[in-house]
Amino acid sequence: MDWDHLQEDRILILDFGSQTTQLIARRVRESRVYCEIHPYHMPIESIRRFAPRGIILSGSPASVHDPGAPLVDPAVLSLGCPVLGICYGMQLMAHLLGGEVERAEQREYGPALITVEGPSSLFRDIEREDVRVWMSHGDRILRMPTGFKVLASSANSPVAAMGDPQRGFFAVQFHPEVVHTPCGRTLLDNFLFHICRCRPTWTMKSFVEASIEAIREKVGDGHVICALSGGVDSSVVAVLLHKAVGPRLHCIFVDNGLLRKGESEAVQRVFRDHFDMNLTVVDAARQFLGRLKGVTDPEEKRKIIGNLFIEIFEREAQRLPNVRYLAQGTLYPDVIESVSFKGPSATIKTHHNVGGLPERMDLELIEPLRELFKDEVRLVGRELGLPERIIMRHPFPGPGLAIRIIGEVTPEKLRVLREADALVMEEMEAAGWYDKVWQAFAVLLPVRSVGVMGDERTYDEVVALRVVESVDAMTADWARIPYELMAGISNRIINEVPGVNRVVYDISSKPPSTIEWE
Ligand SMILES: Nc1ncnc2c1ncn2[C@@H]1O[C@H](COP(=O)(O)OP(=O)(O)OP(=O)(O)O)[C@@H](O)[C@H]1O
Ligand SMILES: O=c1[nH]c(=O)c2[nH+]cn([C@@H]3O[C@H](COP(=O)(O)O)[C@@H](O)[C@H]3O)c2[nH]1
Ligand SMILES: NC(=O)CC[C@H](N)C(=O)O
Ligand SMILES: [Mg+2]
Repeated sequence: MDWDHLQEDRILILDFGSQTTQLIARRVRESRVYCEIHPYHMPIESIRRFAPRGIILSGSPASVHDPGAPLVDPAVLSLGCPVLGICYGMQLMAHLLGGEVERAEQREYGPALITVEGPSSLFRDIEREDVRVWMSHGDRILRMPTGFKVLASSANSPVAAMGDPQRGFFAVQFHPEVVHTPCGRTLLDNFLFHICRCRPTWTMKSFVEASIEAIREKVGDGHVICALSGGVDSSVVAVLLHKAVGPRLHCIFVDNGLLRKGESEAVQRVFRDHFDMNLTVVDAARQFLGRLKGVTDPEEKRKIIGNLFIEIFEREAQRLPNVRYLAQGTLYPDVIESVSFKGPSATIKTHHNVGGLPERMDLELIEPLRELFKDEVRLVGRELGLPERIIMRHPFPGPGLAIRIIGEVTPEKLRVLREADALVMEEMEAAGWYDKVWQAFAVLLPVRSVGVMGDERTYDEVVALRVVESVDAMTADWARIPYELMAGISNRIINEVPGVNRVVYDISSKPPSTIEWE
């Protein structure tokens, strides 16, 4: 990215692998200051080009004494801009500037109380005594580098915060970015506004303008393709790209026959008719259903769908003229998962996406949302004038209804589930509950049960209703929706969807369950 297009003051966050680095970014951006997270080894020339008003060094699972501990180029500390070290970031500053770090006798995890020593710009407007903060460390500062003084202390950390105001160096042993540090916001704002002297001018409008400029510069007169699902991420990417390169953007939407009711028509209406984009709709329903015939294993279903999706996409893309770029809706949580220090984790489910494409097709990636969180993406969508229905849409998995039909996927089962799903959406919206939950959907179970309808015996299928609350889909809880809403949904499904005579409510949290059933 070429940052010249960005008029805003910016903060650089160097990541050493802390679990909470992304929260630092959130807090900074909530204060309307632009920031980016980069790995700790970002080359010094790139840092100079980024031209930060200030730098924040994150925490880390490492200790500065570990062999191979992540370090920064010491030149980072002589750029002349203020630096804030958090936890490991503090220990690293001490280590690099001639102080000393030791393994503390007692590790400190969780809440702690600090005492603020004397006035300082970092602790401006913060109480002096018994200030509640969140700690998570095993090492501590034994001796500060010359020029530093103690700004706060706790029972276990005589140096809980330190600073050298002359050089603009500040550091805290606790984590101001987490909600368990109530004064954290004030502290970070003090760093941003009183120490770095940033202006709070970063808005979604400036983000959109800078992204469009940067995309134009990168793409030149090349052509770009985008896999459009109608979900919020790919929709926002498509509109952003369209604003930047107009008719040189080609969107491809695959109707895999596993979509919700009216979805294909809605995508065409919005993107082709309203936004006037080049949109290819590939009708691949028969192909998908053909390959899914007789398949019941969830992972097998997912793999078949993912592979066929790539095949189709590749074929369609090759028909387009001189395409050099692929635009994707990668978000920050996707990035952090793939670059974090965590080891390989178990595959719970194979998520379907177009990740394999760039290598197979020799395309360069454009990922304008890779610094953003989902709620920020929604704000960008609003700024771009996307319809509210798309912006607030619940996530919908790439394999679609296929993983909500337990067992074999057949046209008849798809018909039943599609109808039931549409009723769930309608009732959730009518009750004002759609926007209050993370996801709501119906699952068709491979179970039949006996019922009585109009004095006649029925032996029909069961629909499970799944409604969950979540912030990031990593954990979730079943939503406590009103009984009347459950009753309304159940009634309508049983009365209006032939083939279903029973509805049950899923009361499992994630973990140990997952959100989707397959
Ligand atoms: N039916 C489809 N046609 C074309 N591309 C698709 C389709 N389904 C998924 N994709 C591609 O796979 C990507 C991953 O899907 P994913 O569901 O994670 O994101 P999304 O659909 O953009 O947003 P959301 O998470 O809100 O559903 C999409 O961004 C899109 O590029
Ligand atoms: O794009 C996607 N492709 C997939 O294959 C996929 N599988 C699950 N999901 C969505 O991810 C979130 C977490 O789902 P699970 O708890 O079921 O793993 C939930 O929001 C799910 O809807 C998917 N999204
Ligand atoms: N949260 C952190 O940054 C911890 C830093 C270092 N690993 C320690 O235990 O002190
Ligand atoms: Mg989706």
